[in-house]
Amino acid sequence: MSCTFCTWPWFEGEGLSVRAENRTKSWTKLKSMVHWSPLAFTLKSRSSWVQLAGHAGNFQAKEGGRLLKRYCECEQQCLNKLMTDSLRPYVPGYYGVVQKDEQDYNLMDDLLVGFDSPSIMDCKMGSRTYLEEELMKAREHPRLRKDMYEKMVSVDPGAPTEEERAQQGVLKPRYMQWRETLSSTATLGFRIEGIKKADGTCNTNFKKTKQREQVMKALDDFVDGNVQILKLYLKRLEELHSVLEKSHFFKTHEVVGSSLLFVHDASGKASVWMIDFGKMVPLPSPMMLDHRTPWVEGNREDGYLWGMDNLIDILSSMLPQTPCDVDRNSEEA
Ligand SMILES: Nc1ncnc2c1ncn2[C@@H]1O[C@H](COP(=O)(O)OP(=O)(O)OP(=O)(O)O)[C@@H](O)[C@H]1O
Ligand SMILES: O=P(O)(O)O[C@@H]1[C@H](O)[C@H](O)[C@@H](OP(=O)(O)O)[C@H](OP(=O)(O)O)[C@H]1O
Repeated sequence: MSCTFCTWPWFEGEGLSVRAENRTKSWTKLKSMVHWSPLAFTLKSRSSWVQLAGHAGNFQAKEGGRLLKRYCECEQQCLNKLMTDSLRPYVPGYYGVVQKDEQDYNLMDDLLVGFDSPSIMDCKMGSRTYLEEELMKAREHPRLRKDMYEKMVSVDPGAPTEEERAQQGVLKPRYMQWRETLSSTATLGFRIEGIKKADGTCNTNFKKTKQREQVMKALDDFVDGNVQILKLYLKRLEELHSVLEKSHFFKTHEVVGSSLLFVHDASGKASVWMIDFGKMVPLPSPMMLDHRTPWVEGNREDGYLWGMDNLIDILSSMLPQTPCDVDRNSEEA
């Protein structure tokens, strides 16, 4: 069991300047690594932020309960719009672009602030994890990814085709689709990316967590069987679900690779937020999505709400049945 783990306190105002220049992301994702800053222990009271999933080196935790995330124009634009949308209570507060050591960052709230030794879970939402535009680009300029071939072989040596084996590389959409079908992304419309528990254990080994029962087991372990925490998560998800159903912003964006971040602690506090808007792309007007219709190329559907329906259904089924439920179920049978 291992995870990308960064605890990196920074100091408010240190060498930061506001800047609007666009940068593209060009760094590698390093999972299966544990990064502990030596400062993590001495400054724990000031920042207990941890990075559970995503690209290593993407974040810097700042003093004052905020985070710097490496600049991405798409994310900046979404976060800006979200600050005045009905979804505002469900996303981190956003404070613009800042520069540090010639690198631009989006400045946002650290959602772990206010929790004491939190348990955290990252669920990547949707039934598709790459944008349609990425698919088209990969067709126009096919680029073999040796790193993805190696990641594939390390999980399942039998997965690459003969051709891929000969090339020792795979195309990115092929790798992403393989990841989707291996995990619950294709079957349930979401997948668990990582779980870090209050006791310090961290697991990002959910690549093959595919079946409903496997997901339930992981969720039950995450909440340590605590029904009150489950209820709080469910309530918050149901609220978010209803806001998403009505949000014009959500209807008019293709949402890929975005996660729900679940956070709770021993005091009984629990909440969920949407994070990662690097691939939340506006649709050409008047196109709109229902986020449930199965994807066929061109329809831009992403399965986000289908995934949320399934997640809510799974969490509901994990709650103990009340006597009323038992009566109702036996009548139905
Ligand atoms: N606002 C936040 N508050 C607290 N933790 C956060 C916040 N945003 C991100 N994180 C942490 O960082 C991790 C990675 O976040 P995010 O998905 O935004 O990164 P990414 O590098 O864009 O990911 P991907 O590789 O999927 O594109 C999350 O799993 C979570 O642990
Ligand atoms: O989880 P894995 O198996 O490590 O695979 C990565 C994961 O699917 C990321 O979402 C993706 O980044 P994007 O979502 O930003 O495309 C990254 O692509 P990348 O290596 O091209 O960054 C993949 O390598």
